[in-house]
Amino acid sequence: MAVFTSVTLDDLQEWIKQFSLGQVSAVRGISSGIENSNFFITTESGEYVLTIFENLSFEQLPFYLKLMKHLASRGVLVPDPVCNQQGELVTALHGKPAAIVSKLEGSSQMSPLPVHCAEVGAMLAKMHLAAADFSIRQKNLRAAEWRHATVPDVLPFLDAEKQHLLKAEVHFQDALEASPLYRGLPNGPVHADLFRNNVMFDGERLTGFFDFYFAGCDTWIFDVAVTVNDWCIDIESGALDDARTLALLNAYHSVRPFTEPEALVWQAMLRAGALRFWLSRLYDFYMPREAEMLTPHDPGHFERILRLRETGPVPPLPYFSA
Ligand SMILES: Nc1ncnc2c1ncn2[C@@H]1O[C@H](COP(=O)(O)OP(=O)(O)OP(=O)(O)O)[C@@H](O)[C@H]1O
Ligand SMILES: N[C@@H](CCO)C(=O)O
Repeated sequence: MAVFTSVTLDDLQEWIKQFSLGQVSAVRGISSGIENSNFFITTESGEYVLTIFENLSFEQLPFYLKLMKHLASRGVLVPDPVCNQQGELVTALHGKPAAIVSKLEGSSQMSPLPVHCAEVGAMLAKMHLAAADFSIRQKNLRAAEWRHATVPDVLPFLDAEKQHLLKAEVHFQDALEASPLYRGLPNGPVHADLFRNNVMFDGERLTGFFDFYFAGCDTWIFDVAVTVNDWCIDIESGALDDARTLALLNAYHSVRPFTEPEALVWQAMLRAGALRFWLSRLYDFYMPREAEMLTPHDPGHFERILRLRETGPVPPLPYFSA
């Protein structure tokens, strides 16, 4: 579990008064997640999620929280952030930025069927369209610049063959990003971390996307690739499952049709998604942060996925030919 900062009921009694939620009667640390400290809190107005941000700053947070508010107001199922009486979404708790958001019903679906993947695909397309006119622009903080800063940190821990794989893939992605094809891809605010554990379901009904704290502006197709690389795979091997992949892609396409350039970069984007998470997992594995209890995710999982996406084949993207 990752509660980096502890919070007691006593800590919250005064702090909560700035929100119009009444008194807090219970606070419970949430035993999953590796980025932030999360708590379920029970107030006189109902149950909410309190997050203390361990890595993001007061300046960075309005992007994520206002994006969630923007999406919630447009009918995309996401946690709705709660403002304090001054209209602020982020306030200090134990000297760190903190926010309260509504609690989603349901639980994560860790063994998805095609029906779940179709729900995720349709909501993802709806989210991309709804976010397109969001006024704040913040780049994806785990994109090229981060890649270049992080690779030198992890290379000394890898054997020669893994070093080669990592360097060659970075080179491939850099070249793609410099191409006119890439610059023509539709883009906007994306979730960028839409794994199984960041979506809630009640049976077959999707109840919400959450954990927007890796969101940023990037290509929509990158977001689809990150999502497919988690929702549509055999978890042991990393191989794509055709039925789930097609269900997710077709449902997305029926809400926001894919374009031909997106179809052309599809396999490369699956590689980009695998590289992004291989690298962050390598970093967290070899350079762990302090936490009460923290089990780093296995980097080998995304190394396998990267190798599989490089060699292919992958199910083709349906697209609308203009
Ligand atoms: N709005 C919400 N409604 C219901 N449950 C939530 C909500 N936000 C977080 N949770 C619960 O808290 C857990 C951890 O949250 P979250 O995934 O945001 O943490 P994190 O530290 O950012 O994790 P990671 O980056 O590893 O996914 C989730 O698995 C979920 O059970
Ligand atoms: N989804 C990420 C964790 C950060 O949210 C991973 O599985 O590596």
